[in-house]
Amino acid sequence: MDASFGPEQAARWIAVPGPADDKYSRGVVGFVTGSARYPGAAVLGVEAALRTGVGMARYLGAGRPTRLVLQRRPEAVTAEGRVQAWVVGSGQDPDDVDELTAALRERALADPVPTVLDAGALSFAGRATGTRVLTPHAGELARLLGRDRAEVEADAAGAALEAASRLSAVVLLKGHTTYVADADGGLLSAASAPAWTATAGTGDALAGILGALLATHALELEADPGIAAPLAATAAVLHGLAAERASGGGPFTVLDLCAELPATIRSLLAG
Ligand SMILES: NC(=O)C1=CN([C@@H]2O[C@H](COP(=O)(O)OP(=O)(O)OC[C@H]3O[C@@H](n4cnc5c(N)ncnc54)[C@H](O)[C@@H]3O)[C@@H](O)[C@H]2O)[C@@H](O)CC1
Ligand SMILES: Nc1ncnc2c1ncn2[C@@H]1O[C@H](COP(=O)(O)OP(=O)(O)O)[C@@H](O)[C@H]1O
Repeated sequence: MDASFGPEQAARWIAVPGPADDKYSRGVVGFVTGSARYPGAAVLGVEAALRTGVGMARYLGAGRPTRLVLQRRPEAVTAEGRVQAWVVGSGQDPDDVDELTAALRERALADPVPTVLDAGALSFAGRATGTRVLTPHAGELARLLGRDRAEVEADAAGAALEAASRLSAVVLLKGHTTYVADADGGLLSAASAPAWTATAGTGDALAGILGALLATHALELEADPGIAAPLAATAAVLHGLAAERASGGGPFTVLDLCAELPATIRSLLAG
């Protein structure tokens, strides 16, 4: 039986900065995302994280995605340094990244902080040393489990739970209803997104939102890694509500969704 997770629950998981905060105490999210083949995914993740609210977004990658990230978001920091959470794999094929990106990916996986494993990093989940949150769609989860996509779609919640238990991870399975399963058999579900959300790049934005939420809850996650599951469900709710605002009943682009994140969060905080 899953617990449906909505705006009321999500509002509890937004870190509001206080007068004593600075950019580092708010949290730094690091990205090793994008590639020569998919540079745009790097831009979308960073954009989404900054719009969700974070002390700093640090982007590490090859020249082209780095230039594109900076062009869109000059506030992104492209120098190495400490982070409180990583987002790895969006816009990457597991065996088709340049040497620099592969080395950065290894360093991120070896860093024992919470890590979002998306797209091309899903198959490296076993190597991640921090709390892992996987963000597959049904096709990716089917590959991870060695099943058919149709089988996963027929029992999405069951497949997410199986993967979470097998990989000792939180698994956020994307779809019209998004399921968040944890390794202890906990299951949350969020269904706030319109079907217009099924457009290329929305998953890259979701990974960025989640990275920002993990980074801004670093201390709480250290004390209780179990909160990664409600934080993942919060990311799905924010993403879905921002998509709904961007859509208004029609099509929208991923940057439109990102642009709606601040107003979505304001409205959740206002209750
Ligand atoms: N703007 C960007 O840079 C974007 C990058 N993306 C990245 O693209 C990579 C692949 O993600 P996917 O979600 O496409 O991976 P999938 O596992 O869904 O698909 C893998 C490949 O199978 C093929 N394929 C599968 N179903 C197909 C269909 N019905 N029609 C045509 N071709 C089909 C495509 O060639 C695709 O590249 C990931 O690294 C992802 O992060 C996507 O997020 C889209 C946007
Ligand atoms: N029919 C649908 N209704 C609502 N949301 C959807 C639907 N299909 C996909 N989504 C959402 O769109 C996003 C797609 O992510 P993903 O498949 O990773 O795309 P991409 O890799 O192109 O970024 C996910 O957040 C998913 O939950």
